[in-house]
Amino acid sequence: MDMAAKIELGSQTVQELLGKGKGEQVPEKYIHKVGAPNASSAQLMDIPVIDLGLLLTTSSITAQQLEKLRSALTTWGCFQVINHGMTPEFLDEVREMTKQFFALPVEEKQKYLRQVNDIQGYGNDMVFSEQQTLDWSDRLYLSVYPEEHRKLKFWPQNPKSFSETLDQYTKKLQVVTKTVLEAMARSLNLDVNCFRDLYGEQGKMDARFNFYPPCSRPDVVLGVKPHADGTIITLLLQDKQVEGLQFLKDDQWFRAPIVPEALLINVGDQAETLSNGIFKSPVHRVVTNPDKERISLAAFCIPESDKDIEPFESLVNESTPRLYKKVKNYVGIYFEYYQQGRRPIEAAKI
Ligand SMILES: O=C(O)CCC(=O)C(=O)O
Ligand SMILES: [Fe+2]
Repeated sequence: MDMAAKIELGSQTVQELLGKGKGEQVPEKYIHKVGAPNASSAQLMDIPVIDLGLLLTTSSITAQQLEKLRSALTTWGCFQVINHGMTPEFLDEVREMTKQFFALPVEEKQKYLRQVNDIQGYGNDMVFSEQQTLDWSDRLYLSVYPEEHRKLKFWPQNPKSFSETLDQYTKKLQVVTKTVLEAMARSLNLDVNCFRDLYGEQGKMDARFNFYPPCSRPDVVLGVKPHADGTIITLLLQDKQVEGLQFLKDDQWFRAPIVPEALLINVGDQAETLSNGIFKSPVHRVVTNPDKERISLAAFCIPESDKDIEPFESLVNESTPRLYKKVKNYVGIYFEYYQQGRRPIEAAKI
């Protein structure tokens, strides 16, 4: 890859921009000239809420739940999960600390500022080209697993309980991830460990805290532009009050419903590849809101970069030919394509 293309251009956070009183006149670089959001017409999507406890046993109820899961992942590429081992109060605590962090004064947050060309830390969208339309969101990106990837200098000291709560939350998510990956395998009648073995015992998990300030031009500005995740799966904690996330299906945008006690889980490109296209890695985006701020916390589960990602043998036969090549270090490929405005999964398609 051309090294020059990798050099990132600096830019300020959306909160800084608003702090300077420039919020009313949204700068050009945030404005989508093609594919304007047109958010108001989106309908609510109809995705199931699945009880995680029921995915684990071998009863007929479980068979029903696995079918619900398979059907959701082949159509929408996502579902919501309850009974995940965390109380609604604990999820509120995670949401609250996210809000508290972004509410800190700019100088305080800047202690955690990410460096140019590093993903970890506090800041804005990574900016790679003058042409890039910027997302109306600020972020804090932290690698959590494996533990040796943690760069603790970016973990906020304020609010005080931040690190401990994040640690507890992601420990629970590792258990949820394992169960979901097993259920995905079972729903396709595959060996129960096949997705899990690729993710590994101590698979990589990155946390991205997203903050979306109100925006005076929701008609032309997006919180996150359309993309699919480069993960195996992503576990998302949504804002409890404010909607914003939308999924693309049959060329139409649909609103993700808020279920306060649930996590929203979506398939990423690596699970689409492994399942030979049976599971869909959905294209999604976040729209902006004129009055209200919104937060979310995405946990990205990513197989180790040395793992070969290719369709499982047993899903390839004469009637269902192989649709994807073998790829390694998909996340590396991901950014290269993303910068060019292309869907990274095209790199894996035969
Ligand atoms: O904020 C959201 O609801 C989703 C964010 C998202 O898609 C991401 O961080 O990849
Ligand atoms: Fe995403």
